[in-house]
Amino acid sequence: MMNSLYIAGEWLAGQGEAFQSLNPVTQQVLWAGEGATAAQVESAVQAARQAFPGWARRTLEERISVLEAFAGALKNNADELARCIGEETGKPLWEAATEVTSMVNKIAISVQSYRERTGEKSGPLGDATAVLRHKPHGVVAVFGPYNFPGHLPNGHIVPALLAGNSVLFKPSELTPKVAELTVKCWIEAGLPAGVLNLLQGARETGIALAANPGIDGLFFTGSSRTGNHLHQQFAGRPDKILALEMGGNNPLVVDEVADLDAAVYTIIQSAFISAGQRCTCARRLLVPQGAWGDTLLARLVAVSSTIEVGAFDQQPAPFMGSVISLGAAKALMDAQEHLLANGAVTLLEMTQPQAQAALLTPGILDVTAVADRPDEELFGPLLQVIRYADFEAAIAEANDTDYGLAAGLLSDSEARYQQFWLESRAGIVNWNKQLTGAASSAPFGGVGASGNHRASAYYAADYCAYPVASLETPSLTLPAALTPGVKMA
Ligand SMILES: NC(=O)c1ccc[n+]([C@@H]2O[C@H](COP(=O)([O-])OP(=O)(O)OC[C@H]3O[C@@H](n4cnc5c(N)ncnc54)[C@H](O)[C@@H]3O)[C@@H](O)[C@H]2O)c1
Ligand SMILES: O=CCC[C@H](NC(=O)CCC(=O)O)C(=O)O
Repeated sequence: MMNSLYIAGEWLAGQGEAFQSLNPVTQQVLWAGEGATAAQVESAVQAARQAFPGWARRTLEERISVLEAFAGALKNNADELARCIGEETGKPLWEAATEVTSMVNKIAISVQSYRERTGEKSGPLGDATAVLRHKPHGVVAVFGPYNFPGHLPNGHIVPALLAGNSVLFKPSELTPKVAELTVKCWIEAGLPAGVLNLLQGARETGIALAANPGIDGLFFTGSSRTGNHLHQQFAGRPDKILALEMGGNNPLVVDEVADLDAAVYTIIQSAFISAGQRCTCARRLLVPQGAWGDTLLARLVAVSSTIEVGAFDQQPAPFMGSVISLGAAKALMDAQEHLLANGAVTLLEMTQPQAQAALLTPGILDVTAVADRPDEELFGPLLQVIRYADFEAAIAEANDTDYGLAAGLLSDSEARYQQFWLESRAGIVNWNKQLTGAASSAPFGGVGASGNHRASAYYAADYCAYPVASLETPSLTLPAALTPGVKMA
């Protein structure tokens, strides 16, 4: 039995369901262990609760120095961590290395954001001083997705610890090894016992953690389906803070731009990076009807068909790795078939060259003729093209989704961008830039089915602490003028 959980500063074996993670291309077992039971979740909550006051009472500078030591540990282990991310998710090594860099950069950005958004302010107010300070919520749970198993949980854990919370980390069951290595970096950094606890496990562990009455908040990155479920579970609990970062059905509108190749390159970076497994990936490409649109699509198909797809460590490096699992590959192939059966036209067929490897080649379907197009996030390298008659129709089509994470416009017209910015509904609205690759130095979150108005990245500080406004004066004195109707004599 493997010691898969980290509770109160000790590694111990899970007593729940056994599970393993696999290399999605070779199917080699990378990690095997048991998940946490509800009783083990409870003991981790107790450990976090015990550790909380000591951690919260450390000075900000003391907490920052532990975070900086964590950045140092990430750098010391950068190669091993990048390899582990590549192996477990299937993303190419060059891309896994950028994920580790994002994890390191998160420390300085979170410190800057904490000081700017949740720091301390004071000024005179009448005969007192008005002071604004922030306090941590207490014990918070962090749920991570598989597509950025290091960077995205890190985007909750770092600001949560910085604010003085203690944390229960429940990673995706598809990427336990990356989570374990990350926690080892925190141990190397000297984080006190109980301040960060690792609860490996699948859905059952997640359900037990979300339902545990001892948590003060839950920070979630994952699918809209799970996020919605958590939102319902937290209904009627205004005392608990819930931050939801969820998926999108993101539109990218293309206007008749002068530089066709720049448009094609930007579309590819938007739709196919990470094998289409980024929440910000373009899912719907809106292309003008007519000859210019036909030429753009022909070029897009030609270039996309040359994209290198391969194992994470293949040399020369591929642009796209695999999707996360054979199950995910099958679901995407089925979704393509379903769209084709409902009137979609293949421009470039998404294929799975080897049945036992989760490698998919990029796919592009024209779905203009599909009636009642499903408003679903297809989390993989399958781009849906919709042809539009005029710009108003393109904007209407872009907004025809319950989601609202990212939307983009490729256009040489500033006036059109202004109209697009005003009329589109999303948390990220880009002009002539790829939809993916959002900056950690900006807020990151969506509206509609993509989030619950608690943006992450630069604004994560906001949900990691609550403001306390104080009116303060060192001595208690009677005011010069008393309110009418009160006699002190
Ligand atoms: N907006 C963002 O910042 C962002 C970033 C990355 C990924 N995503 C989204 O994440 C999704 C891919 O990630 P995923 O498939 O790992 O998401 P998921 O929803 O399947 O899982 C996320 C986490 O929730 C847990 N979980 C699942 N069901 C649960 C339940 N009923 N109760 C409690 N916990 C439960 C999982 O074990 C995992 O830890 C995509 O939809 C993608 O768009 C969003
Ligand atoms: O898959 C979803 C995240 C995609 C990624 N976004 C970020 O990294 C946001 C910045 C942060 O959280 O620090 C992207 O846009 O590529």
